[in-house]
Amino acid sequence: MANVDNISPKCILKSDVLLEYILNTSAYPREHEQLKGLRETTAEKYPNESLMNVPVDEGQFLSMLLKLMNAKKTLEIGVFTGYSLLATALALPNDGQITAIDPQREFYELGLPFIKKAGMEHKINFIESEALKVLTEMSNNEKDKPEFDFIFVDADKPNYMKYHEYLKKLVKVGGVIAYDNTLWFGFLVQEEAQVPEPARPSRKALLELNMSLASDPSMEVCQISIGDGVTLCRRIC
Ligand SMILES: C[S@@+](CC[C@H](N)C(=O)[O-])C[C@H]1O[C@@H](n2cnc3c(N)ncnc32)[C@H](O)[C@@H]1O
Repeated sequence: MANVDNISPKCILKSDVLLEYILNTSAYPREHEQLKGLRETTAEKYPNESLMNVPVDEGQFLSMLLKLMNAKKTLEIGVFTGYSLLATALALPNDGQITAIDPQREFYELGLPFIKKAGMEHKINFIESEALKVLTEMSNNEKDKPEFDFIFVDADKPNYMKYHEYLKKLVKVGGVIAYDNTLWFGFLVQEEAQVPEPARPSRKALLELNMSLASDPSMEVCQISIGDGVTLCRRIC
């Protein structure tokens, strides 16, 4: 059961009590056994990093969205121990394919036993690399350029704008790019001087991203206050 001490501070727009209610009523009772195992193992191994995983309600939101879209081919940038990756794999059909990019393989390996136990490994192509390198290669491959139904970005925020330039051509028309952490713990609406220094570069980058997406004519955009904020961009042209 959730209590106010173990709830992700990523969830900034809901009161602790309301979030506790959501988690205990619909999120935790429906969390897949292997997702729960992955989340708990991550929290044990990386007690200071476990909030890197997307929260349970956000995982369920992504899962629902993928199913509604009938997504089959997806890309994930920023895997960590693989909570959103496993949630995605579970939501795709049996012949679904996820390309997952992260330069830190050791994190992915912690989550891998849960992915295997869930029978989802065959859907995942993990690439141990910086995302920009892979995106450049994909974009230059004129003959066999991938077209993704769905792209989830949960990595280095200062590069989101650069990623967007590539991703808007790699997502198919009608497909969706989802950017995580676009509310950045609420720091976006605080004066920079009040924001802890380590959070400032990402704050600046996300302010620019949010402004830029708001006027991007190639995308329909919807910013959602789940978790730490998720911005959905549906390619319209
Ligand atoms: C917030 S975590 C991702 C959490 C994950 N989505 C989940 O639900 O478990 C961010 C991840 O981005 C990765 N990352 C950082 N810089 C990156 C880059 N340049 N390219 C790809 N991944 C990167 C980090 O190694 C880290 O594992």
